[in-house]
Amino acid sequence: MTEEIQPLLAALGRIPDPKGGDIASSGRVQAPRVKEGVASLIVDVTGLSADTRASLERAIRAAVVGVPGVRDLRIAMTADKVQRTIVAIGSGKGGVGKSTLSANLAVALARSGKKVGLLDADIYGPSQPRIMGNESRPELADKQIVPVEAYGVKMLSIGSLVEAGSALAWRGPMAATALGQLADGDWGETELLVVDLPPGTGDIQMSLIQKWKPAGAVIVSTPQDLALIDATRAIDLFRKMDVPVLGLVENMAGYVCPHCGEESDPFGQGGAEAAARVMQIPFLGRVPLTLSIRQQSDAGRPPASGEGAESEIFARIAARLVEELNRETG
Ligand SMILES: Nc1ncnc2c1ncn2[C@@H]1O[C@H](COP(=O)(O)OP(=O)(O)OP(=O)(O)O)[C@@H](O)[C@H]1O
Repeated sequence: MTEEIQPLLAALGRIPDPKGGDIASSGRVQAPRVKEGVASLIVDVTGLSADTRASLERAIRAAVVGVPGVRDLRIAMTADKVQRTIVAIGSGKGGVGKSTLSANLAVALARSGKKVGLLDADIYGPSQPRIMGNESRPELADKQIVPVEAYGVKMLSIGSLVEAGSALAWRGPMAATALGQLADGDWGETELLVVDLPPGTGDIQMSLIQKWKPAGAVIVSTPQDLALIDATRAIDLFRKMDVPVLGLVENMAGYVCPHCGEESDPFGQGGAEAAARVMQIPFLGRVPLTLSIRQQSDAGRPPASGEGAESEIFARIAARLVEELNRETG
């Protein structure tokens, strides 16, 4: 037989709900009951950070102490699992602008209304804290790493866990452990996680892809033939591992003169689009080589966060990416 729950409800009614109101009337607490002096309740913590969950649990425990007829308390926390989609950004080789594109795509996707996370897994040269303009160290809450935020994007970087330049020494099991902790961080309501992979197609990339099972991959290449050959290798790797290739982005496609705005094509034009056609993958768009993209990236202000032509370029590529992702994931 269950006992009188009014005193328990009254105690819960004095605890503010993190989203407004109190937890007794907000629907946060489900199935409260008291049996043989043991109170039990289910707390719906969907969408709350690990910190907020922990302080809510503390508040409930403190409030229930001294409730007449209750000598023990059992709390079960439940949360709807957020369906998180991982999109991996890869490249056949380094220096093609993979990190620049990852950051700007993440910002553009967030601006389009998605809840976006950015995981910098590039152990060879983690650069997201610099590009995103937030080099603060993430904190630990309840043994989970809490992402920092920049431009509406939650971000974790292997570069925030190791001293600059020493990530290389982390290759192998230590890097794998650290990257695992980042992936298992407190991403909260993040629905789309953009992962900046290390460049290349080696064992590390393979094990990350295997572990994280991205819903799709985007390949970045510059227009030169050699870069495109490397990009083909990256595409093959994803295909071999059953990860749909969402498309190819051509970076540093044409040079836009900062003075006169004239565009020239030092590396030729249309190569990547033609290569995408041959490989039967979507072409998501091209990003020109401009001084301002480099300067803004160096200054921690991704162009996608601003207004103007460059911001629109990234917004268009982000929209194409979502289209392809929806096609793949149904
Ligand atoms: N479209 C662009 N216009 C001008 N500069 C660019 C462009 N894309 C990238 N860059 C610059 O090129 C350099 C390399 O870019 P980035 O770090 O994004 O490449 P990456 O492929 O991630 O390289 P890594 O393999 O070292 O991680 C950076 O200085 C960046 O600012």
